[in-house]
Amino acid sequence: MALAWALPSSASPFISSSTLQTQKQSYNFASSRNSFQRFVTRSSFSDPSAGLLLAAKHAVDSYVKSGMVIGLGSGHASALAIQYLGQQLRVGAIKDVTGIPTCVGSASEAAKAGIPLEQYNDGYKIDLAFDDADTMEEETLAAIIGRRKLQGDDSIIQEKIILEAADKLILIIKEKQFKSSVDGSIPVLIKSVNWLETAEELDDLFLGDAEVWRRPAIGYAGPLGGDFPLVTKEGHNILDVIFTSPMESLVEVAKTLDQIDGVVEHGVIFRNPCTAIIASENGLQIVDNTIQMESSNL
Ligand SMILES: O=C(CO)[C@H](O)[C@H](O)COP(=O)(O)O
Repeated sequence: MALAWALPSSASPFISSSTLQTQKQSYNFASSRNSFQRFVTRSSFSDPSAGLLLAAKHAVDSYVKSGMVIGLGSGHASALAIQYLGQQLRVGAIKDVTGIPTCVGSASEAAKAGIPLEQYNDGYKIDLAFDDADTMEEETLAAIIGRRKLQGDDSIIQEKIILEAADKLILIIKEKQFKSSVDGSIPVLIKSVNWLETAEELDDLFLGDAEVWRRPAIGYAGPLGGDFPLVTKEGHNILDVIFTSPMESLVEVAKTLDQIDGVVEHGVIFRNPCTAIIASENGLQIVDNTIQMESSNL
């Protein structure tokens, strides 16, 4: 891996930047060639959520332009970005934006912020989408979403469709969730018919690395999901595949999940182009990935 660091001449006293280029190659999930740019904004916050607010503002100020159609994600930072976007529309700094909410929470935040909304339809052009990520793999920017409790009509399927349809994806994340190897749970949507077979297959596949629990609608989770398993609006169950030790490659795990009969969707998102805005108490770090889809000459 080659690292090069450079300070931009236009940077504020609090901004430094670097360029990092990996030497991996070819478009497969395990060894995709990424190039990253990092910009670090430094300052210290006494309020821990100040970093997320700065990240939210950065997402809007740096990437949202007048006339854009924007996928509006969920989570604390996305809510702050939606509120700030509403403010920018009210003062006329940004005009003619249409929001496409990915879930009930972002729709309600956007309605309160006065952002004009539309429902996503197949083939709709989305210029940009932003969302919170639960955790993210440093090297690939592959992320996990959907660990939260679903509300109302929330759908991980719908959420991923919008995030994947966007020309550009911005994911906002806290520094402690940005990891060289990620662990914890991946929500996996499965067909409810024969769900136990799918759960057992997943259990066997990740034996020793992960526990497989069916998500309950109420009450406690457990391997068998209790008496009241959650049924999504599309009629699926959710398995939380909980990795008790760090995964070697989140992208490889996602690929494995994609191949399992009975798995409908999962909470791993891996997009190009994607920008991660990483918030810490010291400021922001911005990481862009650009994956060269064509094979090349390494
Ligand atoms: O699915 C998600 C985003 O689509 C995340 O799980 C969730 O919204 C994260 O929220 P927070 O950053 O507030 O913990």
